[in-house]
Amino acid sequence: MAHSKFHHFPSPAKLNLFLHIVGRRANGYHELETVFQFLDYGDDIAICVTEDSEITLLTPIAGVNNDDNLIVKAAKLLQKETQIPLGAEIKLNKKLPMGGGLGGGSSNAATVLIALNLLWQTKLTYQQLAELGLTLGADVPIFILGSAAFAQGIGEQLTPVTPKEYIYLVTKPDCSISTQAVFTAKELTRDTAKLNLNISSIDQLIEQSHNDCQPLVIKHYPEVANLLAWLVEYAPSQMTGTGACIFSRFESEQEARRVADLLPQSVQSFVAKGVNQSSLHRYLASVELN
Ligand SMILES: C[C@@](CO)(OP(=O)(O)O)[C@H](O)COP(=O)(O)OP(=O)(O)OC[C@H]1O[C@@H](n2ccc(N)nc2=O)[C@H](O)[C@@H]1O
Ligand SMILES: Nc1ncnc2c1ncn2[C@@H]1O[C@H](COP(=O)(O)OP(=O)(O)O)[C@@H](O)[C@H]1O
Repeated sequence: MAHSKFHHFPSPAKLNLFLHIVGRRANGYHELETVFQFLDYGDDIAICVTEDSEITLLTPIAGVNNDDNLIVKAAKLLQKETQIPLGAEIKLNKKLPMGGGLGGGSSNAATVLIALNLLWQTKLTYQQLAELGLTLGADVPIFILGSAAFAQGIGEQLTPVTPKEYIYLVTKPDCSISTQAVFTAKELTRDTAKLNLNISSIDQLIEQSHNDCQPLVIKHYPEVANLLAWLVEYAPSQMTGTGACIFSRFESEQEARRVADLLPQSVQSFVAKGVNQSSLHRYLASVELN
């Protein structure tokens, strides 16, 4: 493998098609039940292996120190775990809104773990990468698995499911919401009954489910409440994760784009398809690295 070459890897977004909070652990973390599905839209990460042990992020994110960037953290974690003497130069083309419940940071970390495990030939299993990744963020394991899944625990107990692949208009209200602030809020309901999963009727289950964070967020963020009220006039719409992004469901791309065109100019949005295989895994299956 030539070491001067940049290899490109997709780093897709996820949606939480619903998000139930079913309990709270002694350490403060919340027990969730959610269905993760990927979007065929996301960031691009380019990686070049180096002979020294430096991990260099050539494209810093404004407002995030490189040492706090999940990309750098993931690379260093794999390096430490495997004692590999190689390093990497990494470039990130960020397209996903940050802190919006689309899991971009966790996805970036998962892409780096999988890509460097290949490029450095460190040969950890996906199970080992998921365990490593979980120490960086609750959503990293789903991006390592790469299949849509029903998740329990803090998001690490994953059962693959295949919900219908709709087209989504994803919008970002003009506010940012801290995951921690949502989870520490007193009014958050934490007692939704656990589901009896029947994977053959997953679409029906999704239809009857909700996001427990949404009422709290709507109450405190008029930007989310107003945008959601506008969107539900056009399509079934719900918040993903702890917010603030909203996904609106359509049968066709044309319909989704028609509504996107009607959005106020100030609202950031994109149209993408919900997919049950992550674009990273689809890409890995289709290419041979050289
Ligand atoms: C709830 C989800 C659903 O996908 O929301 P989004 O972040 O995507 O909106 C995620 O699991 C979030 O995952 P992630 O954003 O990686 O969370 P972490 O960095 O691990 O945790 C951020 C903070 O949220 C709280 N936290 C997180 C996950 C969880 N199950 N219970 C919690 O109480 C903890 O206080 C933690 O300090
Ligand atoms: N590579 C990264 N991409 C995005 N966010 C990152 C990254 N590294 C660290 N972060 C931090 O993680 C926070 C959460 O980002 P993100 O994963 O996009 O949102 P969410 O968890 O709401 O889906 C960001 O606000 C940022 O401070």
